[in-house]
Amino acid sequence: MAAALNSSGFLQLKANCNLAECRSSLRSSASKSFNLRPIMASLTAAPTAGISETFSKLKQQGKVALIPYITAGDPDLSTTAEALKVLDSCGSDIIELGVPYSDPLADGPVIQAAATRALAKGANFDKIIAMLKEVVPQLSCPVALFSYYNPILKRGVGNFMSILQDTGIHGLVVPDVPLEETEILRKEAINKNIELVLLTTPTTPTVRMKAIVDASEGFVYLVSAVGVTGARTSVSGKVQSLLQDIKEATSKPVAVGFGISKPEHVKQVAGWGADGVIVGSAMVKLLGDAKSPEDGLKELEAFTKSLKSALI
Ligand SMILES: O=P(O)(O)OC[C@@H](O)[C@@H](O)c1c[nH]c2ccccc12
Repeated sequence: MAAALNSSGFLQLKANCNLAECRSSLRSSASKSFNLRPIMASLTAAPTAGISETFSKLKQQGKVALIPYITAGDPDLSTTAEALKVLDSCGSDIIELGVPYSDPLADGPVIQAAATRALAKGANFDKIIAMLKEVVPQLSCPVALFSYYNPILKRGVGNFMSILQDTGIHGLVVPDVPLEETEILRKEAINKNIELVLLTTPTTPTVRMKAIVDASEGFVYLVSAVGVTGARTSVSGKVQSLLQDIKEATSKPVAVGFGISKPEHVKQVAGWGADGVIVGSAMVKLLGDAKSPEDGLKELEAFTKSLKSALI
């Protein structure tokens, strides 16, 4: 399908030609003074690989996934849009983006404060989706949305999943959905090609852990420590045996989160056999504590590069 600007400046798509022609006709049109970059990005960017596919590629390369988490809307949505691009360009393999929620039970003080700030600034699901519709086509890595269960139920599970699919979101993590209720989420997620990631913890009984890893899509999220999210001074050595137990139960990739906040933590967890390492609070703190959004983005870039280099 060839695309070109007609005399009135509208993008005209002609039928039956391939994407290469479309790209070249867009490029020739882009020479005119129209800002086609967002359109170019969405048409010329290859569709981003999903979460499972990303892990498969990394496994073939013998690499471990770097998975940052940030809270959408903190300090504001335009900074979140830039932060996603910074994280992507610094080598993040998957990005977890949290939808701020008024009752984030599983979150520690850093992410709770970020959610409070974001909500106070007016961030909500619809505005986050609008921002993502602009930004996702510009990213090379997949995004997994992080949402508590109640907002999903309120919007309707099927409707929620359709919105994610339309936005190009690949994954979903719902930290507080009881395993017994994941079937509803899972069915709709599979229908809309969304990978529903489930979490297992150090205190999850083996039988239940096996049910969780069987039902989890994309990867299994191994919570490294009991309690809430938040940077720790060290990562529990128990993670090594927990990883072994899970890897005996499944061949699915396992990513470890909670407390990981330094390059040495990242290196240690990767050395224990994790397929991915998740870093949240340390990232969120940089953005939230910075003197300005620009400073926060600069610190985020430097920090992400330091973590990435620990994985190479
Ligand atoms: O913040 P930490 O300790 O680096 O942990 C990752 C965590 O932030 C992210 O994966 C996450 C954010 N909110 C959550 C709620 C439950 C489980 C996990 C999360």
